[in-house]
Amino acid sequence: MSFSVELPVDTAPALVPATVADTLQTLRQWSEVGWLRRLDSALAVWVADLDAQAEPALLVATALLTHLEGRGHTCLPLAPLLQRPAAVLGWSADALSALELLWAVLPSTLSGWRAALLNSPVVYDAAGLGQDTGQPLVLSGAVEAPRLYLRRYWTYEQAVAQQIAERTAVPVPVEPAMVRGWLDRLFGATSVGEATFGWQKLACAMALRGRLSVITGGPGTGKTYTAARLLALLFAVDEHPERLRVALAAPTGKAAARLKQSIDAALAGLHERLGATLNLPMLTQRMGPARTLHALLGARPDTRQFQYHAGRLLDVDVLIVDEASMVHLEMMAALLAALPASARVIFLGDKDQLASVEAGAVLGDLCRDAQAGRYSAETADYAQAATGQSLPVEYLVPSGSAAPPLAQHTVMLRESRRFVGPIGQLALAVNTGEVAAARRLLAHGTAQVLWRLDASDAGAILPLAVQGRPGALACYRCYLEQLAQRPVGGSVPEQEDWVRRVLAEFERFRLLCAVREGDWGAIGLNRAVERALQRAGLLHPRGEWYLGRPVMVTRNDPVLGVFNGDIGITLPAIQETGRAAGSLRVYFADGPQLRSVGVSRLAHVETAFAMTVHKSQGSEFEHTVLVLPPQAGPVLSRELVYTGITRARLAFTLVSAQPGLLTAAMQQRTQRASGLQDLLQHGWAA
Ligand SMILES: Nc1ncnc2c1ncn2[C@@H]1O[C@H](COP(=O)(O)OP(=O)(O)OP(=O)(O)O)[C@@H](O)[C@H]1O
Repeated sequence: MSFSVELPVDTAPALVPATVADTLQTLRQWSEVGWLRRLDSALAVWVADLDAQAEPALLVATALLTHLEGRGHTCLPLAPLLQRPAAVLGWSADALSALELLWAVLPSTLSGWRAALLNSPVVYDAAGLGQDTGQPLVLSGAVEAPRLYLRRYWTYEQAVAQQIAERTAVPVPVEPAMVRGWLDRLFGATSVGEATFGWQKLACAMALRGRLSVITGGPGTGKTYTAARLLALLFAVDEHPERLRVALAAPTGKAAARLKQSIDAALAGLHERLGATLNLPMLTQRMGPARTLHALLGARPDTRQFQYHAGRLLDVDVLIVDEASMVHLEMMAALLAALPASARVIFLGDKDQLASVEAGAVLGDLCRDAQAGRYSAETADYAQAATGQSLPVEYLVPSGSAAPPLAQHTVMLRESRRFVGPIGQLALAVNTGEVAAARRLLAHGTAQVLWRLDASDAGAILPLAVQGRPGALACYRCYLEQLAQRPVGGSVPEQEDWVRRVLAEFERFRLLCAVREGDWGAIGLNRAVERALQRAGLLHPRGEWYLGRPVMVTRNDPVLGVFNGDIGITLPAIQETGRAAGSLRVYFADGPQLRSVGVSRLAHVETAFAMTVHKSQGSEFEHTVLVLPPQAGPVLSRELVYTGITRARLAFTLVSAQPGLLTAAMQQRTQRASGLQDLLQHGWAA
């Protein structure tokens, strides 16, 4: 263990614990100063209540475990914690100094920690000979790499790993020559000697012979384009296409609506090209609307249980899940459990984006080998026969090495069709950690597409929100000017068109924050933008609900039909011509469809001028502003900046509160502790 920081005596709680009571007292103090959450120290107290003999190491491990779980990790990896506590915990120097004091009276070796944990009846030894009596904590993993879990997350990880192993163990038999014929029709024939390898064709060919597959790639690499062709292929080769049950889903309503629009448009284009060769209109009809994963599984109010589960399976043969990077571990476990063994699931997503808000980094874990490929000779033979091209040798496992089963069902698309200009170059530079290139692109403000604003005061951001900037005029003025053109007394269709226009204008611009709290966070900026728009005479806030208030739903409510992440605008209820103006309702768009809910029924919403980068996943805006706050804490990561940049369609502005923040963020990679990769590699029953 290496602690290089000096102990600041005046700030760190100085108590050195030797007993259970002292340890609990120290953990409580850490909660009071904000190093831990109250919940974290309370859970240590709970463990001490369950086990009167609990060793201090167990109590500390429990508090750190739940602390990490609250930050998206699924487990506490003990070896890295002992070797590099700063990297694992991401704590301040003060907190690390206090931890160092505590460490001095805890076991100094990994085996000492294992023994301290396994001595307790509250810990189940999953890797050893322990008896499973439903203990609340689980110690899993190899002796040299033990991981401590809350049982819930251990169970989810086991279930996900088992499902993936079962679904990828044996390829579904297919006739490669027939696949090739269809791929040539759907994508165009591969010409002899074609230089670039057709990853999109390969993705379709791979998904056809798997019950679970992953298509990953950056923005605009053609994930949805490929998924539409995969659906057409599945439809073409199915014995009873008229019975094929196809479902589309995504973690948020917006992402689901976008998926449906893109797939419909791609299938319509294909239909024009292929004519009556395939009955694609029937396929489009069979798909129905895209749904959120919560809606697909049948979320029920006030419970984590879904209507569909292992005992009542989803009625589906093919399921496409978009924006899979946002799917958290618990949702993934629920989804795979509810999927019939014979069904195919295809995950689409960008592995380099931020992981889900909730615990787990499932897509990242699944895509461990995506960049390298790691295809077997058998996969290479199939790829050659099904696509007419040879897989480049650098993507094959060296002969004699084992090829991971999941890798044989994973394809990374590598060429972006949409993200080719300065925004794409910046995204690539950030994603590959090329700090100098990223700074150069931003400094030159390439054709005003990219823009950098160094601001010591958050107030400097407001003009961007009110009037945009040179080269990027999309801002909140646009939707408010549209709002002012309300067709009072217009017909219902006219009013609906106006609502759609207001919603579309609002979607042109967004402020994205790294954090929620503070002047530079979403909460502070929401208030500041509201006031700035009021000062500009564009908005007239009165009370909590006012005309034009944009809101984001923060909790799923299946009864109301609103889901976490949905964004709507407060507008007068649409009325038949001649009737008095209605009460305020929040309008949401699902593609061309409108939904609305009375404001008094929406309890879990927040204003949405500014939102966190996390919440923006699955959305794109014409002009996106990313705000980097003054303190480069652990949230400021390469993934966060990459995700923010890739939300921008035509223009991107980076606001940095201090010099060096972009560099610091790009140098910080998010590493979520999880056992999923280990389980997939070494067997799920570990
Ligand atoms: N092989 C191709 N030939 C021609 N056009 C393509 C091809 N692949 C993708 N495109 C086009 O490139 C654009 C981006 O494709 P698509 O939307 O499928 O990418 P994506 O990876 O799903 O993007 P996002 O991550 O933003 O969802 C679309 O206009 C699509 O029609």
